[in-house]
Amino acid sequence: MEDRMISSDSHEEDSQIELSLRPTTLRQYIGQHKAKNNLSIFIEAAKLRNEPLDHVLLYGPPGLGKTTMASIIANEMGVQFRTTSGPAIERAGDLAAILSSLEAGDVLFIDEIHRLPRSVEEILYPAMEDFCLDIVIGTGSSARSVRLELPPFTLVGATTRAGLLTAPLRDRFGVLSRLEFYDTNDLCSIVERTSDIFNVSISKDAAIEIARRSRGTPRIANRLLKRVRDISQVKGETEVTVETTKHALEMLQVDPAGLDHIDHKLLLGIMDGYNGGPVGLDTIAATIGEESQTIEDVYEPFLLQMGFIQRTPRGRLVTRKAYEHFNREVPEA
Ligand SMILES: Nc1ncnc2c1ncn2[C@@H]1O[C@H](COP(=O)(O)OP(=O)(O)OP(=O)(O)O)[C@@H](O)[C@H]1O
Ligand SMILES: [Mg+2]
Repeated sequence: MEDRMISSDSHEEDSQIELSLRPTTLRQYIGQHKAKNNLSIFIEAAKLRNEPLDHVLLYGPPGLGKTTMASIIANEMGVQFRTTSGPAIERAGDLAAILSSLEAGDVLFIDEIHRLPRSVEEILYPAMEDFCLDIVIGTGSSARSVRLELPPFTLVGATTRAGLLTAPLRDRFGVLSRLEFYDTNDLCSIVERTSDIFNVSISKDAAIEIARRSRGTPRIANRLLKRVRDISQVKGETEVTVETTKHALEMLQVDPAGLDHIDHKLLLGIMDGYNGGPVGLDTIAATIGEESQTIEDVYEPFLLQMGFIQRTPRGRLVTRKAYEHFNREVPEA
């Protein structure tokens, strides 16, 4: 994947800063009203019954706050937060070891849960359903299966697309919660909250400008703010102004709708190479040199949400709105 300023990937983030930006309670968690309201009721009910919370699946595009929400769930339940990820668990024994070290009520967070190997996933079924582990001891004719009791726990899974999960796994989650792109208001509040944490003052207009160009994604809003702050500080400003913000975002090649050079490459690639489409995902991926999976998980959701592209049975289609965004004539059908 090409490096991009507005990538919603988290790998290069300074983990210490990242941690300080994470809200720790539902109250501090901005936006996502539907998910938040539902979860707060389920959490309250579970606490009243003195039971662990039902298993929760959080899904939605990268950078919308799934990991943050998972840690808030543990915090609100007043239990330990244990984390791992699908690709990190290679063998059934790895997961068995994690599960058997849990304490009653703990939240076990499995990020990228759709990437769990199948053999590992099968261990999860009885663990989620009956809080037990079926393990096979020995080999050949002396092999026997033993059942181990586990303390009741809550599994919180995160994935960019719920459709990537196998049906038996998906069915074992009691709560399915979809995180949506944030609106400009909520993103603006996030930018202001982050500025406070950074001890940087920012004008309302500047915060709105960053919010508008953040592709509905808090992680991108925070990242753009950091770069804009750098430029503002170098200019010796005491408050981040909207002029500096616009100038900085232009330098960073983030356009007024929040699109960057990869979005441009994708949209212009379909316009120029395929007369606006429809064109198959794999074809366009090969044309612009990105992986189909990355386009589908990372770039496309926002372009779909904004109405710049459409998914049709025959492939991706660039819309009139996209042509207008680039000040181009819409081609005749
Ligand atoms: N509702 C929110 N309010 C304030 N800040 C938020 C909110 N949601 C996310 N953030 C911030 O955005 C950043 C990204 O969030 P997080 O890491 O939870 O996303 P994610 O959905 O887990 O992403 P990925 O799919 O890449 O793992 C965090 O640093 C967090 O501080
Ligand atoms: Mg995450």
